[in-house]
Amino acid sequence: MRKEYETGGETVVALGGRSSEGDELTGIDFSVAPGEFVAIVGPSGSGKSTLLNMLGLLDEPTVGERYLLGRDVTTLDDEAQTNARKEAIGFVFQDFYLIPTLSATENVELPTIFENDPEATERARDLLRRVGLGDRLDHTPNELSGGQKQRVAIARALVNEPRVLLADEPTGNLDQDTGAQILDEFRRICETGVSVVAVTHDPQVTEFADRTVRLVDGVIRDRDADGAGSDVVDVRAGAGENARSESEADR
Ligand SMILES: Nc1ncnc2c1ncn2[C@@H]1O[C@H](COP(=O)(O)OP(=O)(O)OP(=O)(O)O)[C@@H](O)[C@H]1O
Repeated sequence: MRKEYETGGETVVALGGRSSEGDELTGIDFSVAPGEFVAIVGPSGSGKSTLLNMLGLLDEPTVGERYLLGRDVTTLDDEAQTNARKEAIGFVFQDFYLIPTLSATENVELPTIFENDPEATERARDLLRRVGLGDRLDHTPNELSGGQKQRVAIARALVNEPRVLLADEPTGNLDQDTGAQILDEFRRICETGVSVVAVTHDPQVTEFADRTVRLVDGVIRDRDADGAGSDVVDVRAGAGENARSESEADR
């Protein structure tokens, strides 16, 4: 997959590069397996957020293919992509993005607001209990610590039962101990088969991750052993190949 931006008549290559001879444009391949925790690292401007946006179906690649749970989502229209995103992907951010006037339960319920689901409140409460906030259900964000806010944000990301969580600097606003607790939370989530992809500058996260992918100037410079088998989200540089045959995540 390759991503270019056109700004002011110039082309910025955010993801991808050139072959060593310099005569061929290249892209990146990236995929994550069920239950895997992948950390994405790299200097400022190396393409980490762009990659997260591609994995989250928030932006279109310029060239390449994307698969979600084995399904080719490259050519879906906007509405179908939004539905695929809602069904399978949750987001966690450094700044939590909780609504200050809503309780923890209401914040977690928020993504379900248009679904009129009578069980949404109980599901939100269950999720908050799962992340250790059973005694904070009715607190508003300003009555919670940073770590507790991030737990609420994680519970909110889980409310639609996603198969992958995409996290942008999830420990960036937390002290070391609180960051470690949030990582333990992610580990428990991975144990349920949900994949986590976290963009991070935090060495604690890379130590904890199953795999670390380093981006430099839009290109993957090194990586640990590749995730094996079927992948939850998969972006590919090449064109024309059909979707993989069967994905464990489809079951
Ligand atoms: N909407 C956009 N329009 C034009 N260029 C963009 C856009 N978004 C990103 N870029 C460029 O693409 C490159 C990669 O940006 P990206 O935000 O993915 O980097 P990053 O690794 O997340 O950086 P940081 O760690 O600073 O957040 C940068 O050169 C950036 O200037």
